[in-house]
Amino acid sequence: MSIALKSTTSFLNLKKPETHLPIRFPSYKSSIVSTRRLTPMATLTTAPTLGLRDTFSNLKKQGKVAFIPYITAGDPDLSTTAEALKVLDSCGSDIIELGVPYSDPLADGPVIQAAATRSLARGTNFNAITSMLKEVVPQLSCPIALFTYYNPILKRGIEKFMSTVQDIGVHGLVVPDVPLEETEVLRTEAVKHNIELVLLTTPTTPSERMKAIVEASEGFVYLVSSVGVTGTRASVSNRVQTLLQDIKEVTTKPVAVGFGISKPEHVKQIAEWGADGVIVGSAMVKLLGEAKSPQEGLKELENLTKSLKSALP
Ligand SMILES: O=P(O)(O)OC[C@@H](O)[C@@H](O)c1c[nH]c2ccccc12
Repeated sequence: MSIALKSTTSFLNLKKPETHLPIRFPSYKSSIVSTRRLTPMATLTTAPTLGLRDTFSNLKKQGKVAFIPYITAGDPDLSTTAEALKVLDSCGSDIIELGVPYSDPLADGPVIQAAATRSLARGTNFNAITSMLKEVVPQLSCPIALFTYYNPILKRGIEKFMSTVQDIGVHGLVVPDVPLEETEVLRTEAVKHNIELVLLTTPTTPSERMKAIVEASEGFVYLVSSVGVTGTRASVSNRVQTLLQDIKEVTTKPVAVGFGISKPEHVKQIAEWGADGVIVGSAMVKLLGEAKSPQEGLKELENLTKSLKSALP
């Protein structure tokens, strides 16, 4: 389902209903104004893990394909998110996408939309997420890619957002609704703060635009497998094979495929088509957010991660 956007289009060609009302931008209730403690340690903090690009190149040398789960921060709560990050890491995830919940997640299907709503209803905000990550990231062996819509970045200020993300040791950033024409500003600040800004290309992205996206993407290229919003699908479209070939004709950068993936046969097929990574979100989010208890959700997350990871080379 997609609705037509009047002005710029983002990677996912997100479209909004025509409206004459100013689009309501939600604001994060920031309980505290986060200020960087300019102690020597804070300025020298560097994450012990490899970045996204180096993670992929290590895996390639071993003939492996990256397993990249996505979960929504604060669903069912932030302490469970902290535990989930450790479970995903210990079960062999190579990169973890952590979503910042947002009230207008245009590219998300019902599962992730519901997760964002639950998380925001609990009062999750950006400062609480970064405080949690400051504690947890040093305990992880795989890098984190923060996943957020564009508006929360703009509201905080791009430079401030990037320096906060760098301070907590996060390596990557995925912003699905930033228009390609506006990525230059984001990229400049991301590079300054040693953050890899991952861009997305879709099955409907024109060839020339795909080449520009691939050229500008850092860390890896996110290939969206199907049109529409996030959410598990019964099968993976065969088009992914040709889309991967088209991208690999124009770049040597790693390409990870997301949208709809939830079963071992899905990840196996995508790896056989030559992907460097597979991204699984809704299937993970559903387990965590809809379990009878956080402990049960974490156990099911562990089981699904192990079964998907074992289907990959
Ligand atoms: O949920 P899926 O169908 O497994 O797709 C991955 C997806 O969840 C994750 O990468 C993601 C979450 N929200 C997004 C919005 C746009 C693009 C990608 C995403």
